[in-house]
Amino acid sequence: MKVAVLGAAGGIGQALALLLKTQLPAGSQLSLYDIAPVTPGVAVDLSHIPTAVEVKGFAGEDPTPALVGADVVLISAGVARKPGMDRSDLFNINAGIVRNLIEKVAATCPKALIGVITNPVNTTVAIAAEVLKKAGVYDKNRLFGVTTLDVIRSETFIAELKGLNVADVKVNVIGGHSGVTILPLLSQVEGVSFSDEEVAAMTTRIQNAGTEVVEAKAGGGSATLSMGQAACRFGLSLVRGLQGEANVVECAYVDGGSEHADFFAQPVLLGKNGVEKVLPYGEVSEFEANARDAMLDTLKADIKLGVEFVK
Ligand SMILES: NC(=O)C1=CN([C@@H]2O[C@H](COP(=O)(O)OP(=O)(O)OC[C@H]3O[C@@H](n4cnc5c(N)ncnc54)[C@H](O)[C@@H]3O)[C@@H](O)[C@H]2O)C=CC1
Ligand SMILES: O=C([O-])CC(=O)C(=O)O
Repeated sequence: MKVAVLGAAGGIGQALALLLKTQLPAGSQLSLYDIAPVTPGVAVDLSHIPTAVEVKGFAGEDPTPALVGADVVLISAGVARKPGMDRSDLFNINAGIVRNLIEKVAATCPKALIGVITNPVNTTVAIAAEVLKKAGVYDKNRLFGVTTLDVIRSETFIAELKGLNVADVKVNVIGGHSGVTILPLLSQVEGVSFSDEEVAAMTTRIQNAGTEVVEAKAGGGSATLSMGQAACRFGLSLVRGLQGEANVVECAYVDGGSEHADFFAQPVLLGKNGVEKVLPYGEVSEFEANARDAMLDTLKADIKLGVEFVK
């Protein structure tokens, strides 16, 4: 199994690479790419960790050498938010970065499963889809917006609030990955109940958790370590699906035939071809149904921006 990380010298990329070096199945290859010249050094550094995962690092303008034979490509290349910015403020720089990288993925490893981390995810995934379509290699089952950070934050915050063992908390987060488009389905969390006030406060906290980190880092970037963990969890799930493991389910932002929008985050069953099946997200409360319906104009506009960027 070969996993490529694009943006590997960055805050997320280095954390993710470390976790993958220690957690990928024995015999895997980890391929690191970034425009930053330090990237081969990051790979040398990681290669001294005694696990049966081979690491190679590539820098420069062309990601192609890193992508040859990749089964999974995780993309965190791009700029991150500073206080006062919205994720959509990253579009001007990151749209072009994602477009150029996906063109290389399409040419070099068109069958790879692609996980897009770079923000604004609601839009960059639509860009990736359009680029893959132009290249004639689009497979909706192989492209994912990585929304796992919203899931792990929900697990953490709910366990804290309710005094639960966090390992037992499971929660679906649907929609997209910014502000009101992030919708945790708190009504479905087993073994707990929330008051209306708790639902409102918890939903807002999860929706604003990225901003919480951006403000706490005070100009030094956005979530990197928790995102590294989230991307590692998602990447390992992709690998487990590719290896034929049964019942691997993650929420992700996919082109899954949703009635709500062309891309929508919801639970998906992962398998040897990426998305094996898009799963229903189940019953929702009235609060959640209203929040879902209210997000759709924003989500659709984010998607349209991505489609138009490529056209
Ligand atoms: N999906 C999600 O839940 C989350 C997404 N993010 C997003 O992930 C992205 C990366 O964040 P960080 O790692 O904190 O940023 P960072 O600035 O620490 O790292 C970004 C890396 O991308 C590299 N890069 C820039 N242009 C490139 C190109 N054309 N090819 C290859 N590499 C290139 C830079 O050299 C840098 O090493 C941001 O857009 C951020 O908003 C961050 C947190 C959560
Ligand atoms: O908020 C940001 O800019 C980074 C991000 O997507 C998150 O932490 O969820």
